[in-house]
Formats: sequence, structure tokens, C-alpha cells
Amino acid sequence: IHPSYNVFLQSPQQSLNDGLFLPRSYNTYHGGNSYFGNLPPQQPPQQPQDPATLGCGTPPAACPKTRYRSYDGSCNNLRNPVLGTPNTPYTRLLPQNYGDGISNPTLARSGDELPLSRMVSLTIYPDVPIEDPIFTLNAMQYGQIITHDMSMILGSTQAQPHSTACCSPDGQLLELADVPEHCYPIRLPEHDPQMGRTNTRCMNFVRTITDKDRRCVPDNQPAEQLTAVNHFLDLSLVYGNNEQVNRQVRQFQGGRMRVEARNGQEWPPRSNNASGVCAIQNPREACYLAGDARVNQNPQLTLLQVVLLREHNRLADALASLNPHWDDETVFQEARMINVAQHQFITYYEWLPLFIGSQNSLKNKIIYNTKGFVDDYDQSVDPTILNEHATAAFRYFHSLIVGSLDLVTEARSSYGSLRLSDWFNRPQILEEGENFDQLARGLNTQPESAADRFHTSEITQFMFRAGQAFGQDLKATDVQRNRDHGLASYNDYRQFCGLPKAHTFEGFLDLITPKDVEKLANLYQSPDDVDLTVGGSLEAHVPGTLAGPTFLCILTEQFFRSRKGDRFFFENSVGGGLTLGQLNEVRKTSMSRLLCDNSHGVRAMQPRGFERISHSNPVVSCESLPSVDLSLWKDANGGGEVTLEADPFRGNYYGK
Ligand code: HEM
Repeated sequence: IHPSYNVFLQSPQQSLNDGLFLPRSYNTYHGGNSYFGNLPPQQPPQQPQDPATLGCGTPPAACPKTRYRSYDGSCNNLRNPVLGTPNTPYTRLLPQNYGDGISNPTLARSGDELPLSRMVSLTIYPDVPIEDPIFTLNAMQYGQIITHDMSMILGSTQAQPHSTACCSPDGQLLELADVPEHCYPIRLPEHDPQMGRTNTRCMNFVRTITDKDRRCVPDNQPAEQLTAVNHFLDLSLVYGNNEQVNRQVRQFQGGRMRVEARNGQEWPPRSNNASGVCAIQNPREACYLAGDARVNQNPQLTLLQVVLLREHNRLADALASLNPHWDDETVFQEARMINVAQHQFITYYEWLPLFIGSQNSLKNKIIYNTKGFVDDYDQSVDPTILNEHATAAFRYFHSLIVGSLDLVTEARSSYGSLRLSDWFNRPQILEEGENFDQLARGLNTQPESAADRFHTSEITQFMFRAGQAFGQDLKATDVQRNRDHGLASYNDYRQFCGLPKAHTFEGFLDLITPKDVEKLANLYQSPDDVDLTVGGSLEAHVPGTLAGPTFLCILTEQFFRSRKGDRFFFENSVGGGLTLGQLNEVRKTSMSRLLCDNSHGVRAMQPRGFERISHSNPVVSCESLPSVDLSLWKDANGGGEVTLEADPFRGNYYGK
């Protein structure tokens, strides 16, 4: 076992009493539970690394004393300035379980192949449309925004067919398919409904790039996958993950982001490589450039990206008129800071309680019931994204995706709908007529699909089909990715999370229905072979949450680390950069107000946008929804209470 994992060898401290979870590694961080190990304070800068070894973590030359986050997340942790930066490894709760112990995909305990991931998808994840009784499509969609802010497997765009082909365009296995370093194609079973119609034998699957591929670790050490974006919840999907991308999306005037005006609305700039990035059907179709490569993936994702972009410019315009003496950079960074604070507030206080439960969040110090600052930053907490979170637990919410997107009028009547698979990677649809407003209302009106084992065939049969009869299968991909990343088994994570380990398939009956246990027993040879992605997705939910105990334990741990390990978290009195008055203004923001302020003709919304319209959550005028009073950002030179000149952050923490 790799030394950095010794922390997990302690006996479980967690109990399942009243369904609440204490992230178990609270008091184990101090041992240096970080991939890189913790650097001593004031570590002198190291020389930049050879690009061939990019992925090993390149410490920045200096950490400037600044009230603003870097774009790549460097210097967030001053003891280990590279922590949380792009192109660094995920971390994990349990050691890798590779077929060869080093890097090959997971095998059954017997050494045989695991059941075909596509077979698992067809058996476990069929399309049975069940609406969520409480939550809107926006709850699903904001979840994807949070995901894209936190991680992206390196080597994939998660939107377009991969440039490495393991299968031919007509779905036949290619020679490269047998090169385990790159390819791990999804093989279709004999009776596959798609194969029956098209004679397709495989779906493309390219393995995630690891630290081993980048020659960062010794040959005998198990591989760890790299993530392409910074690990912090910092709107990097809007602002970019490095200075170079940030320069492409910034206007450098008035603190604004670049936008293009068409039909009286502002849109993101167009990508220079539209035909490479999007599935456009003519060169005039929009294909956007944003801080994140996945921006065009589906219309509702793009809509929220546009909302967050417009919000930046709305904030920047207000700050610039309050503080005419501020230069472009100051307006830009202050607007960015407010935008990120609002996003963190919505994520932690409006969204997360619905998914992982209010009581669970309060009890585990993920949210606080306070009007004060929360100074819980701890530089020994590792903010790195957990592989189990990104590859299994958080993907459970793929179940919430719906196959058709409602267009909704101001009177909240349906005007029609869009078929999801017609519009992957084709954001032009947002610019047509009043679609933007109608889709925005649809987000807050239409129910999401229930969190269960059923998935719309728009993502299990038709994903990214680009006009073809069939496309990819997201759930088969999720199962395949679980094995590509060599995650330990469902049974191991049960034990890690304080549940009894099953010795027979019947041992799963405490949380999984007899019918589903039977399906598992038919697919897998042993209870120890069940993939985390699969077992976790079949558990009965913990009351008040949208996940079973095993996934809840992983999600809780991740969101705990993501706040406590972020020096700039918005509730922090120093790093957060807000006065107490400003912080309590930010706490007035809401998903619905964000949509109101950044759409064109939306005049009314229900107060709680992630919850369906009801008597207790009725549609009300936008103006009546609480909003952030930006006059608190008028600085001392303009007669206000804030003074940036008195900023104590000057010079460098170390380096030049
Ligand atoms: C229409 C909506 C969505 C589509 C089409 C979609 C599609 C995808 C695709 C294609 C991948 C990459 C698969 C791979 O190659 O391994 C992915 C990854 C992922 N998705 Fe989704 N997704 C959607 C919504 C969501 C939602 C709502 C969540 C969670 C709330 C989510 C969580 C994730 C996570 C955690 C990953 C892995 C991120 C990483 O690379 O580290 N997705 N999704």
C-alpha cells in the first residue's frame, strides 16, 4: 500500500446512526494525506518542469500576496502551492484495484473479465421515465456546472468524439483497441439492441491519462489519473483554468468578459474552431468559447454558462459605476470575487442540502447556521478531488437527466420541447427566437428525472449521436471509467463507510432490493467484484438525501474538503475577501434571481429555483426576490466603507 494511504488503515470511526455521516478523515489530515505530501511553510520555489513530465505538479515561481485567486488554483495552499492545480492527479480514499496491480483495468477476483459494461448498462439502467416529485431540471443542471468546475479527466473533451479511435466509425474494433495503455473499448453484447440494428460491435473508449503516462512516478507504483482543470469551486468554467485561457475570454475593458451582442442579448465569444469543437451543420451556427471545453455539450448547460458570464458583466458594470476610479483589473477581479462567492453560496446553501441533506451538511460542518464569518480554513486539508467522487459517486446524478427540454412561456405553459440528442454540441438553438428565456423558465419549471437506477435513452443509446441513428452510452461509459481508474470494489467502500462488508450477494440486502441483488448475482461472479458505480447506484437513499449511504459518505467527504481546503472560501474572514456586510449580502443571492437578472424576458420566478413550483413556492415577480445590494462595494475613495488601498496583501509569500 502506498504510504500516503496509511491514513485509511485506521478503524472506521463512522457510524450509520440516524443516517448522518462524519467524514472519517477529519482528524487524519495532519499526517499529510496529500498526493504530494505537504511542503514545509515558505518552501523556496522550484525550477519549472519539463513539459514532458507535466502532470507531476509544477510549483509556481512565486506566490504573490493578493486578495484574488489565481486562475489555476496555484498558491491557494501556501504550504503546497501546486495543490489543486490543473493536470495533477485525483486523490483517493482506498488504494487502486488494477488488473495487473499497476495500471490495467480492473478484473474480477478470479482474474476473468468483469461483465461487459454495456451489458451492465442494459440490465441495470433501463429507460423508465419517473419524474422527481420535488426538484426541477435546474437541480440536475446546476449539478453539472458544479462538476465541470471541479474536475475533468485528462485527455477527453467529454463532448466530442475522441480523436483516438479504438473503434472504427461504423463500430468495428480497430487494431489500437488491443493497446491497453490507450484503448479500452466498450464491447457490445450479442443481443445488444444497437448492434442488432447496425452491426456495431464496439463504442469508443479512450483511457484517462495518468501520472504514469506522464512519467511522474516510478514504474512499480500504481497509476493515478490526472484531471485537466483546477480542483477548486471557483468558476474556472467561466474564467478559465490558466492565464492564457483567461486572456482569451476577457475584454480588458471596464472589468468585463468578452461577449458578442446579437438580437439585443449578449453571448459568449465564438470558438475559432467551431467545426472541430461543435456538431454544427453550417458555418454560421454558434459554437462558443468559454473557460471550460465542455461549454457547448448540451443546451441547458450552455444556458447556465451564459447566465454566469452575463452575471460577471452585470456585476462589473455596477462596480465600475460605483467606483469610477477603479481600473479594469480591479473591477474585473472584484466582480469575479462576487460571482464566485455567489456560486459557492448557491452550491453549498441552496443546492447541496437537497442532495446530501441539510442535517447531514450541518452536522458535518459543510454548512453553518450563522450570520457571521466561518473561519474553518485548514491548510492541512487536501482540496484535491477524490477519484471515487468524480468517477462514481457524483456520476450517480446522471440519473436526473431528462430526454426532452421544455420551452416554457411566461404564463408557465409549455410551448414545445427539444429532443436532447438533437442538440448536443449545437448551442445555436439558444439564440433562436425566444428560446433562451423559454429554456430558462423550463429549467425552473420542468421536473428533473428521479434519482434512481433508470436513465433516459437519450444518454444511454443516443448520446452525441450527431445526426446518426445511435450514439454513445453514458452509463456503460461510467462503468467502464470506474474500471479504467481501477477503483476499489463496492464492497470495499461499504466497509470504508462503516457498513458491513458482504460475504455473499445476500449481504447487500440491507440496502439493495432482492430483485436488484439478483441482477448483481447474475452479472458478477463474486460480491467483491461489484463495481462501486453499480453497487452504490442501487442503494436505498438515506432519508432527506438523494443518495444511498456509500455514495453519501463519499460526496460528504468531498464537499467537506472542497470548502475547508479552500483558503479563499467565501465565508472566510481573510481569504474570502468580503466584509461581514458584503458576506451577508451575498447570502441573499439565489438561483432564481440569477436567472431573472441574466435572461431577457423572464419577469417572474419561484423563490426556490431547484424546487418545483407549488403553493409554498409560487411564481413571483423577479423584483420581489431578494438581491445583493452592490452599494456595499463602493470604496472609501468614493465615500463607501471598503478600501482596497489598505489591502494588507502586498509582496510575495515566497519567491521573487
Ligand atoms: C445532460 C447532462 C449531462 C451529460 C450529457 C453528461 C455527460 C457526461 C460525459 C460524456 C462525461 C464523460 C464520461 C467519460 O468519458 O468518462 C461525464 C462525466 C461526468 N459527469 Fe456528466 N453529464 C451530464 C450531467 C451531469 C450531472 C447532472 C452530474 C452531477 C450532478 C454529472 C457528473 C459527472 C461527473 C462527476 C463526471 C466526471 C467528471 C470528471 O471528468 O472528473 N454529469 N458526463
